[in-house]
Amino acid sequence: MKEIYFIVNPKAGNGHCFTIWERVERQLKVKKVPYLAFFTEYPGHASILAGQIALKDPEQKMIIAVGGDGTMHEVVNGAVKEHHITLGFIPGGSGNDFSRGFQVPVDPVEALEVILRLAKQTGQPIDVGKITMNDAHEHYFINNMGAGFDATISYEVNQSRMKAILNKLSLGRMVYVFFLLKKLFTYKTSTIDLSIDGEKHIFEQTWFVTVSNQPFYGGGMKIAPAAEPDDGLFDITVVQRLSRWKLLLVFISVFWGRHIHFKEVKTYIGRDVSIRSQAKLFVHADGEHIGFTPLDIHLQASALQVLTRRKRAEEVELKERDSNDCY
Ligand SMILES: Nc1ncnc2c1ncn2[C@@H]1O[C@H](COP(=O)(O)OP(=O)(O)OP(=O)(O)O)[C@@H](O)[C@H]1O
Repeated sequence: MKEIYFIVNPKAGNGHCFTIWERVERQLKVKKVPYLAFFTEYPGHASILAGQIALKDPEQKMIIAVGGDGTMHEVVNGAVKEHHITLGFIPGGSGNDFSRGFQVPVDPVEALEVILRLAKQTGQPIDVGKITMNDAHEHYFINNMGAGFDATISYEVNQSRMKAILNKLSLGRMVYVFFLLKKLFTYKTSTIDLSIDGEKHIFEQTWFVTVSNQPFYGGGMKIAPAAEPDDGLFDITVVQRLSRWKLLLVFISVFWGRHIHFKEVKTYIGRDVSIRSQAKLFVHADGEHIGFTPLDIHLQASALQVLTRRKRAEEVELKERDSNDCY
């Protein structure tokens, strides 16, 4: 088996991830699995740790992120250029959309079981998105990125102290609902110039644009129901020309992936996307704020190896529940 490194964000899930790691570590000791674990100490640290682990020697290695989608996002950014790395994930955050899209069990000990089983085989190659910002900074995403209303809400939620308080009461979702309602009545839609594989589109009164590698975002919303992370294509969603009340309806329907039936929701597929807008729009990648429009996105096909139960027929009959089974 390849060497296993864990990068643990003890602050994910509002500190609950530390307890999750203790459970995982107990199990590693019971099973006598050799491993090395590193704790993140500040935002951005997971990226640095992943880069250092990857560069230590060119041996095949596994890096398992223990945290939320933000932790996985950072690990991806630290390891994406190193081809001898296979990535895995143990859900310890509040959203955990990676687990939904890549069929990782919701329970951390079950997720470890699956990882140890999959680690005996080769990882599956998946696509990643490379975003180039106006200042030439590059960011990679594994789940999805978005510009506009959704990225504004995600930014406000992550800045807010209310998130920590409500998460402690297991009411984490309420903070999204609060900011959704707050911004719903004040947010100004914008004209967006979108180019998809060279084809130009102009959308007026646009609420947001998302570019997805897998279906789930925002803690279980099925924004791109048909997205496949290994098909060499992004699924692009544009929401425009909607009244504020109808937008609310669209948001509710996203949990079941039914929003795509609204005429104001447009969907496309493509590999190269650029987003320009009249006003500077907030931008997120895997739920993390990365800056503002304009930007360009390029799909890097099969750029990463990941441990996933997707398309593993032999995994289907096994007992561990997938993260999405609770929906
Ligand atoms: N030691 C640390 N102290 C403070 N923040 C940290 C630390 N380590 C990592 N972070 C930051 O914590 C943030 C949240 O992490 P993460 O997204 O993994 O958890 P989450 O928000 O609970 O889960 P999700 O994104 O799935 O909702 C990330 O932006 C990351 O940069």
